[in-house]
Amino acid sequence: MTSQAAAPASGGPAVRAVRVSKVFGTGDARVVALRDVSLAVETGELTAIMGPSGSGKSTLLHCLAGLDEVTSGEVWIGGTLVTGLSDARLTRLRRRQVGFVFQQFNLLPTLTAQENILLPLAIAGRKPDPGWFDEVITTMELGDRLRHRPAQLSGGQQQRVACARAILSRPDVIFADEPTGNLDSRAGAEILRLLRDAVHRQGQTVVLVTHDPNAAAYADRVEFLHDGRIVSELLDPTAERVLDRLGHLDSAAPARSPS
Ligand SMILES: Nc1ncnc2c1ncn2[C@@H]1O[C@H](COP(=O)(O)OP(=O)(O)OP(=O)(O)O)[C@@H](O)[C@H]1O
Repeated sequence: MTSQAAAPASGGPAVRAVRVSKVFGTGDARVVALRDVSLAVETGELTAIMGPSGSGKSTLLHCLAGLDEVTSGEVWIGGTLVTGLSDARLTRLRRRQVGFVFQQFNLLPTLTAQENILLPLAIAGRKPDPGWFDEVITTMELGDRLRHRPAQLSGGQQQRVACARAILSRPDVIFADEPTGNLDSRAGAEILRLLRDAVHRQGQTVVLVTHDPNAAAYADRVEFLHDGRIVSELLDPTAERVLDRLGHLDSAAPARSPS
């Protein structure tokens, strides 16, 4: 495998996993978290990853985002083969091409909302395009909160700051790991609506890990994991269809091969 391997044509998927496996530990502690997973995350779509607890959702997200090394297989972000990149190139890739939204918001408490939003660009030595900054702030409905520190903001507002921070650099893809996990249902729905707007109005690509069928219903497509494999896909989901599909995952899963 070399970094000269054929890159996907432009306009192709924003992220690809090609036969990705991930094994943690050895001997008695060996856990196969991902088994031969192939997946294309379409550009300009909101893709949700669902599955039972322990099915490999967070591991897949971490591998796709270059936060965790795969044991075998390849991960591509845009035209870049992530697998095998040096730490320095991985850091650069994460800064330039990837945005993150986590359950725990991950804002710096001593910085204002605006400073938090601008921090990744500042670290990368880049200045925001003022028009785009205004558009992101308007989309995330943060115009009157920019001078507040995280402790002065509600959970939903803090997560909107985290979303604005992720969107501002126009990354190839935003990875959101249970972004509504710490929010009440109204604030959670607001975040999902805003993320979906960023996808459909601004062409942002988002990968969302969730265990909530109501959250997955905001997606354009849902990929279902079971025991480390992608076993099913649903387009234009509704919460009812997601719930129904989750209930049938056991029967959809292929027979487990020895690990
Ligand atoms: N760092 C690690 N070391 C060892 N095993 C791990 C590690 N991370 C995850 N695993 C194991 O890999 C499997 C998949 O875990 P993962 O966290 O990806 O599942 P998940 O679907 O995100 O679960 P949940 O919905 O409960 O968060 C599990 O069996 C888990 O115990």
